[in-house]
Amino acid sequence: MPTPAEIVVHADADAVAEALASRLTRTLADLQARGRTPQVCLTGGGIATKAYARLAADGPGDVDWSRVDLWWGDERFVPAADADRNADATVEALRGPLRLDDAHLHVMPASGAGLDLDEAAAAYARELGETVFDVCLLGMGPDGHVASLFPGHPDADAPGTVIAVRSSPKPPPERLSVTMDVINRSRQVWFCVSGAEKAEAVAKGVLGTGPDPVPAARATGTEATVWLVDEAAVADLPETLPGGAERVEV
Ligand SMILES: O=C(O)[C@H](O)[C@@H](O)[C@H](O)[C@H](O)COP(=O)(O)O
Repeated sequence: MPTPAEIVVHADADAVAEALASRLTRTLADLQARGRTPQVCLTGGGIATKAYARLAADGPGDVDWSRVDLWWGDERFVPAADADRNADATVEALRGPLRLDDAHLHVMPASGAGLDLDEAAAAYARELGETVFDVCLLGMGPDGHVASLFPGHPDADAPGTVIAVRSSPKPPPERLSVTMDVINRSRQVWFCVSGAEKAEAVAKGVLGTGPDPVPAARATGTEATVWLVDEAAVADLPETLPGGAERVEV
């Protein structure tokens, strides 16, 4: 079942990143206290990258990060260690400080490693199986894309779980992405978005208006859908929100 959006408004991008890091820490500690092995889907993008730096600086705290499964929502299909990859810098930043266990890291395949794009998508789909993310983090582009599901692109509606994306409007053209079905089976979906250049897309994502809603408008968790945003990013949102959505200023 889709859940109404909770929009949590922070002063600026740094505050959003801080809030994301502390919300994730609390959530993972809580899941582990209940005996669960948390399944988390990470995203690229500026806010998430800042949040990862905060997590690394804070260290493991109450979370046993060696027993957290880390997945990725999308990846640019370029060679391993290419600066364009979403996962590699994140893994490098977090592995030591959080004492990650490689057995729980589910990085999407890189190009040039023996798999073509379709084989790489199929391999990640096998690895993912029926996994349900406890938390799925989503950055969002100014066009309303999430993961590598771009508005107006035929792959945005693809069935299955992991897809090969070709002719991406944002470079590089070849990418891997989980599908909307995988995002929408997540327990919690957390958007992390900042900046005035995202204001229009935030409004479209939260209001979900029009006959052809942007991908962000179709992404929702089964237990919670949370938008961690800054003031600039909500400039186009009306005060009163439809569909039970709630706005909280912090
Ligand atoms: O694969 C990519 O090209 C990026 O990961 C991209 O999808 C990003 O997550 C969003 O564009 C939001 O990025 P920002 O928060 O930095 O704007």
